[in-house]
Amino acid sequence: MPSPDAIASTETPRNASHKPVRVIAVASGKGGVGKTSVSVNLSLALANAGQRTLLLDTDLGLANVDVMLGLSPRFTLADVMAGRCELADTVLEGPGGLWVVPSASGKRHMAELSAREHVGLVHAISQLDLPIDAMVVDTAAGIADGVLTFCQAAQDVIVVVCDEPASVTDAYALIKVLSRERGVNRVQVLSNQVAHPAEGRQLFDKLERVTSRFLDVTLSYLGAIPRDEWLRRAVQRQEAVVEAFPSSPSALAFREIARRASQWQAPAGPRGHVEFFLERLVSAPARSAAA
Ligand SMILES: Nc1ncnc2c1ncn2[C@@H]1O[C@H](COP(=O)(O)OP(=O)(O)OP(=O)(O)O)[C@@H](O)[C@H]1O
Repeated sequence: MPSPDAIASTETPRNASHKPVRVIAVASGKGGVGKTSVSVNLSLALANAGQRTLLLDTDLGLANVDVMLGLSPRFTLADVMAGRCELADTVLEGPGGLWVVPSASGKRHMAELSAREHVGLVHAISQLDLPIDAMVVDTAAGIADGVLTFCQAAQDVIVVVCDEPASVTDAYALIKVLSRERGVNRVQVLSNQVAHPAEGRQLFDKLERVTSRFLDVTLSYLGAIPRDEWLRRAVQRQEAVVEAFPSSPSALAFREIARRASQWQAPAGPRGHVEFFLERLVSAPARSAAA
């Protein structure tokens, strides 16, 4: 089985000629809070706003981005790891021109990749020759090495919380490990399935109180997505709510979140650790200086 390191090293860095990519990881600690719903709808809202976007499913053992979007992948990341195809063969075109790299479901060995293989995957993805402006990374639940590496390699991390005690404690656990072990020092908090806007803010305040006492990390409140029956219906139809029901409350909220995310300050340069699309970041200043 070729390692992702090997895959990365055999591909030519053609993508160095593309511009830097805004990379946003979506994580939560606890499962079932709405991470994949957020990843799918945020990436589509970005695509609809004119940003060429790639949605990467890194829930390596229990992937469901393709299911949520009603896509039928011919190849997944499991096939890449098994040497059955190239990474580029997995790229699907979804609604709104969104590109999707699907992962595999029910393949236990995918959930048990080594730390080196996770880093290799980051490098391999970074070699993809796609003219993208943004990439949204859907991560697995929990705080396993893969989740931490994919969050660390992104420029921004959105932590999704909902109004359940375990969601808040697991979000804190995730932020703690990201901050202490991976040097992540800024996190965006998105409250999901809220009954009213104030609830979203209260969830953020709860999390902020503990993080500011114990951790060296800056939390920002990104906003809230309402609990929305239209979103549930869209999930049943295997469509994103921003496409299926664009004027529903959750679709409006996702568009606003995408608008805010587009305004985030990009890092000025490499941060000295594993990072998606590092080459494009490094080559950008030289190109603009030459222009
Ligand atoms: N804002 C919302 N309003 C109503 N229902 C929602 C909302 N967000 C998520 N859900 C429901 O919660 C279910 C779980 O969401 P989702 O699969 O996105 O969670 P997840 O965090 O990715 O789960 P896991 O990590 O366990 O795979 C969805 O099927 C959807 O029906």
